[in-house]
Amino acid sequence: MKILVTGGGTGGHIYPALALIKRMKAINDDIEFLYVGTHRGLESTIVPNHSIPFKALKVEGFKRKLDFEGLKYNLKTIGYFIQSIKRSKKIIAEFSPDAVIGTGGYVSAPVCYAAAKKGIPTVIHEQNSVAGITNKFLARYVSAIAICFKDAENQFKGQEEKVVFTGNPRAQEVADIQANDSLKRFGLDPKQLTVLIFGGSRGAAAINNTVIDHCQALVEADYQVLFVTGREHFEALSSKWKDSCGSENDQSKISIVPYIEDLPSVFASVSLVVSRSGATTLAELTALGVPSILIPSPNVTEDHQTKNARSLSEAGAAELIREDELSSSRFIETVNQLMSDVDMRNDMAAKAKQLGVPDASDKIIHLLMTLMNG
Ligand SMILES: CC(=O)N[C@H]1[C@@H](OP(=O)(O)OP(=O)(O)OC[C@H]2O[C@@H](n3ccc(=O)[nH]c3=O)[C@H](O)[C@@H]2O)O[C@H](CO)[C@@H](O)[C@@H]1O
Repeated sequence: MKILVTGGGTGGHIYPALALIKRMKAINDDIEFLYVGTHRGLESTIVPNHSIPFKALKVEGFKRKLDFEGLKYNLKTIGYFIQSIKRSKKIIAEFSPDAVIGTGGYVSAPVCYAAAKKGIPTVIHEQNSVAGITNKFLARYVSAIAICFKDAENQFKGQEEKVVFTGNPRAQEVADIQANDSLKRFGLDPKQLTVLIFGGSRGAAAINNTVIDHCQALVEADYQVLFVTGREHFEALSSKWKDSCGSENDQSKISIVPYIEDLPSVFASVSLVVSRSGATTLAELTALGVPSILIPSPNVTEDHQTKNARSLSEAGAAELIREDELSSSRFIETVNQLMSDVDMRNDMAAKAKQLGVPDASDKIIHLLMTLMNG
């Protein structure tokens, strides 16, 4: 069997694709995979590192601002799109896949479009509660639309019958991770209560600055703090911390790092997570049943992170704090309140777990098999 996978840009589109491939390989090691991404996206390094055959297309996104420059840019983008459909057709003819799955990002548009037009069973995966522009465009051509939030159900006008709730493959990949001693790697004690604070795969300046603003309270708190700044922010943050809060080396309860490779194994070992509300992070937190404080990024398409976060907060699985509330004392009060109330945390953890989809990959595989068997 041959499966073509496409999707890219940010970690939020790539990690679900890799998790699905991993699960399919575990079930049947003979399946052949080909991943089609872009030269420039994170996928061009991450995917070959996983020993998955990789081909790249040149694709760009559209500019939303339609001034002269924007229009010129968009014309070029249309040109790339037409070229990439031709190249996708060639790749598909050579590889001859039995099915295609697209996990979002611009690159999945030409590949899924070309595959669907050839009559190959094609599934798109929408991680967010608000559908992305690429998936909205592809909806009418593909065979099925796999979603992760019930809210996304009504966003594919006229194509509702193709929508299937599957969840995010990252949920299945991480669901069985148990609490472990991964905190030791950061100089922290795995037996102590710990809050993990991070701002998505690239870090978030607003969250980082809030941590600095409250560093004295965090230093004096009776719990440990693992603070992940994001690679780009680390140097500036470390020196800010030294200037305003003293050396973190003298504070064995606080650890500041740029990035953590196996973050879900840390999720399983902390008492509370404070983070942005990117879709893949939420799939991991709910699969594991981790209580969280979510601070949605206000800078994303159609405010989708607020809608992602509401799915958890309205179910009692998370506290939602808006970015514009960060200047008030709400941040530190909420962290302190939750860190001092184990019953509340346990209740949130149980409610989070109810939202988790620990068999998400299997649901997608079942969908693909059904489509392939006609
Ligand atoms: C700013 C932006 O446009 N963000 C979008 C992007 O987020 P982003 O790429 O941040 O995606 P998510 O929050 O969904 O996922 C982040 C992934 O990175 C991992 N991780 C993060 C930090 C770290 O130190 N180590 C680590 O491994 C997390 O465990 C998770 O697997 O794609 C998501 C999925 O489409 C969207 O919902 C987000 O709105």
